[in-house]
Amino acid sequence: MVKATVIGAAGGIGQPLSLLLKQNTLITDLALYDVVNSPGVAADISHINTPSVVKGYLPPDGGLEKALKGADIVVIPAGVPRKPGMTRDDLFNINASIVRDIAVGIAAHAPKAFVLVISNPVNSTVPICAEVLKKKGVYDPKRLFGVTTLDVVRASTFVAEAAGQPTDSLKFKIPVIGGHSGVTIVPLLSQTSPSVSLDQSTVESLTNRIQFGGDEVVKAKDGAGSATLSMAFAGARFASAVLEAASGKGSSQPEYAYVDLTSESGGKEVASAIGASPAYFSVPVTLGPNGVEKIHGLGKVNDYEQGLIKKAVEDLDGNISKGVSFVESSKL
Ligand SMILES: NC(=O)C1=CN([C@@H]2O[C@H](COP(=O)(O)OP(=O)(O)OC[C@H]3O[C@@H](n4cnc5c(N)ncnc54)[C@H](O)[C@@H]3O)[C@@H](O)[C@H]2O)C=CC1
Ligand SMILES: O=C([O-])CC(=O)C(=O)O
Repeated sequence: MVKATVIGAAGGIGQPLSLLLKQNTLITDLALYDVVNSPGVAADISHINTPSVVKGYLPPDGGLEKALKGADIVVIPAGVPRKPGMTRDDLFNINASIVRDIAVGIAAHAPKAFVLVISNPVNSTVPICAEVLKKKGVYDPKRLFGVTTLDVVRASTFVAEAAGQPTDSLKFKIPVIGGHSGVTIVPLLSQTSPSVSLDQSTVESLTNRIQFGGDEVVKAKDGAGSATLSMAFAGARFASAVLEAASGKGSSQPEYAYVDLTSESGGKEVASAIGASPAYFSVPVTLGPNGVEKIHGLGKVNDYEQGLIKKAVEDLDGNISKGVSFVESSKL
């Protein structure tokens, strides 16, 4: 039995993500929670003839508790998205308390679940989740992930396009490390596999496009939100990787996720490679039955990429302490 819970299931990401999770045959119970419309989304998705049993929950009558109880994996796309002109950090004021309160629920009702945070600003919402779980005495850093898969997906697509190659099957693998906003997103294009020859000006424009890919969608949606469909694809892909690893069928390919660098021994080496801070960083990880099994090194990083990492670390430090202070000043 594998129970997956989506928090924010009626939203722009939540609906297609729930649809994709309904197609995951590892999941036997799919719980869809939102503050609005989740019963309708659940009724609709429940008609699909794949194995999982789908239930929708709203806040009244302990809906959050029922949705979380016994969950093996909790995916969180709850909260507000950006509008043109906003940064992800501008979402902090609203989304920080939403994520904090969800984390309180997880601590009480699903303390052993894998927790996948999609809500922005991920650079701060992951530390918020971690601090709540620490305060409640149930923090397992191996089980908490900021979902940065969309950056990896975008990098693969944009590089394939630049190389004039098909975008199928994520053919191009590009490490994308750091955080999940603007300059904190650091693609290591020199490590593209299979290797492609790109001149420096193409590297710089591709780097910029990967860092600001989210803004492209925000601009195109023109006030109607940010990436939802590509995010649902990326979120479902990462959730599947976590569940497959949990079932003992882990892949030898690392996944990228924004994790606590103290969660595994390899994190110390990454921390010293990037300058001993910050505490959270998107890194290549091998997943296993208990979550993060190994944090891999960053490979050979060139001078241009070192410069990108330096800028990323400066911003990330502030984003992380903002999340930590928010929980410190919250009454839990
Ligand atoms: N990590 C990533 O790569 C990405 C993250 N995002 C972020 O994901 C979040 C969601 O985006 P969208 O789905 O487009 O927004 P949306 O507004 O369409 O959906 C959000 C859903 O969350 C629900 N919600 C609000 N407060 C809640 C609470 N306390 N408990 C449960 N549900 C609650 C809302 O009712 C709504 O259905 C945003 O913060 C966005 O910035 C978006 C794209 C990529
Ligand atoms: O850009 C946004 O606000 C949503 C997001 O995180 C992304 O698309 O990467």
